[in-house]
Amino acid sequence: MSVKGSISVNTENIFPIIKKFLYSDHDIFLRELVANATDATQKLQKLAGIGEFKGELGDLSIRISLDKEKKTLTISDSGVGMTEEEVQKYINQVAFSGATEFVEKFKDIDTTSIIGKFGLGFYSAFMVAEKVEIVTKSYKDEPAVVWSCDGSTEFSIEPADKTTRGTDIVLYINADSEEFLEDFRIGNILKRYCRFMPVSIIFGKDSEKVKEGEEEKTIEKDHVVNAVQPLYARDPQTLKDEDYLNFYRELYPMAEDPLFWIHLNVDYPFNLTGILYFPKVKNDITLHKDKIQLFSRQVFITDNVEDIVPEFLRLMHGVIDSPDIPLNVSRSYLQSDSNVKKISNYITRKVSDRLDELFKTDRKTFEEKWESIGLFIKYGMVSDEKFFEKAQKYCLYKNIEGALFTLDEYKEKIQLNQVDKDGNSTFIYTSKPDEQNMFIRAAKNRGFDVLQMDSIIDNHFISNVEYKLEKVRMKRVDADTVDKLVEKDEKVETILTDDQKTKVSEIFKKAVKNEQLDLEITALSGDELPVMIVRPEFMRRMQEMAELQGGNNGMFGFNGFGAEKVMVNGNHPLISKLLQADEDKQETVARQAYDLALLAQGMLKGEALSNFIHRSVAMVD
Ligand SMILES: Nc1ncnc2c1ncn2[C@@H]1O[C@H](COP(=O)(O)OP(=O)(O)OP(=O)(O)O)[C@@H](O)[C@H]1O
Repeated sequence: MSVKGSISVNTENIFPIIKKFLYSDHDIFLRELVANATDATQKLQKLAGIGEFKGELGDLSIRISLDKEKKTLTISDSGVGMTEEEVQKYINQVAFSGATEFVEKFKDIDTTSIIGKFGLGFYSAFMVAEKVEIVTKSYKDEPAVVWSCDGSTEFSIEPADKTTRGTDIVLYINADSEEFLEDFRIGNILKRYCRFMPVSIIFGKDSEKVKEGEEEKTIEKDHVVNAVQPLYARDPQTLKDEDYLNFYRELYPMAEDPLFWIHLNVDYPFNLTGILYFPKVKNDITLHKDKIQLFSRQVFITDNVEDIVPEFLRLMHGVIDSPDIPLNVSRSYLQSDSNVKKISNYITRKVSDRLDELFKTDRKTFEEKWESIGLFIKYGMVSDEKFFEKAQKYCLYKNIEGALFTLDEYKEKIQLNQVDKDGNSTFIYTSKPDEQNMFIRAAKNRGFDVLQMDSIIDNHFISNVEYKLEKVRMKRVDADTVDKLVEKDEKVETILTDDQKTKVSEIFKKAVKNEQLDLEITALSGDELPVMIVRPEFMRRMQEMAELQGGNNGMFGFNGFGAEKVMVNGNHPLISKLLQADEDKQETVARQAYDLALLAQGMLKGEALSNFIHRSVAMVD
């Protein structure tokens, strides 16, 4: 008997709406249909398991096939199938109401923000097909039926001559979607969405050469798209390093091997499995971001895990699979979802524990990998309070000699020499070891230790550390003259009188032709340079921030160089000589000494540099 009917909905025609909504991501129809086929197959396996189904299970692979002439794409499974009654119920009523609900729910919001867009299920087929047939025979002893619908609200159900158990979904691909008749295109979608689905999926053939006696023959074998038991779903006890590395190479064929990994496996209070890898992070952090793939019961959902994984952990690579992450909801909902929060905390804790363990059990390896791990840890400390607390134990500080210290070790190391008058440990650092060489040398001569803080994250990290750690001050090596880098109470007096100081100041302002020059006569030992240009820490950071936020707006400093201060070493013999020289000589010597200071800061450029060179040549002549 054939049945004709009308799908009862209020909407005039729901399919154009579905098409419009999912315009940006048509590919997912295949995921939905293969996921249904997988469900149907697993249901049958369960029924067999409990003795409800007693027949032969046979080959349970799902097969995807293309017929370019008929312009059809068929998804066939040997799962539970449906009786006519079930088709009525699940396809005409349940699934349709699901699709209607979907459209209702999301009609006012941007669909790109709906993670995974699950829930549309079967009807997403109409995004790419002008007509869909379901040819199905239930595992129960009932006749097969074919359901057919051309994208209007009319459908028909008729008897079918299918004799084997299971379901064939036949899509008559519409003219706009002919790309879905290309093997390559379908192959790629299957690889992306179905690579870990739990039932074998076959698409196309692989040819393989085999030896038959003396002869070599080429045989064709079904091409299986997926790994039915992906590595992350396996028992960690049974896995070796090589397994994890191979899995990584499969996921990211172009990437360098990862540093190490974490196998996540938890059932309570939520269910989550996965493997997260620490990649070798290079200085360009963005390159490494957003490579984590989210699955739900082995079905690929998205590689945008923005709201599930904390910001800094998005540098990690790998796979997480959780049926407990709501998939078809908006982002704001996701952020407040308690499971998502728990998952995010869980992942952070696991990552931190793993780092802690590696640090404690194998500090040598930890140090060897510090360049990469360090970026990651510092990024985490800057962006996540809780992680900051935990990571303090194993975050390392590297000095210019390449030695690595924990916070406590470092404080201890500099305790004698670098604690200021208020009891603050002063961490002296360089952000550009080459350019700041003069200053580093001066600091080292003074017995100070100099940290190397030259990674992209260090700027943020430095302010963060200072803000969060008590009694720690960070000062760049050129922030002040070496005697003031660590502020002490003792004051060294200059040998100059006040009048002489005023005179020196005038000479320099005239020589440099800048009345506004920010100049200070200070008392350094005679073996320091006669003039130095320093960049006070606070002003420099402010300036760097302003630059980050859209260029230097002229608020800081002079000469376009920013917040610099000229320090004249009143105790240097050259300054005493300067006071005694005639006027012409005063100007040349002051200019030369000033240019040397600019040079030491890498600030001598253009005409000033040419003048300096000519002047120097004349001097040695
Ligand atoms: N290949 C199939 N074999 C057997 N039953 C199927 C098959 N495809 C769909 N069905 C039935 O039709 C129902 C509706 O499918 P649909 O994909 O629309 O929603 P769903 O799978 O229940 O949920 P969702 O896709 O939203 O996760 C299924 O629940 C199932 O009962």
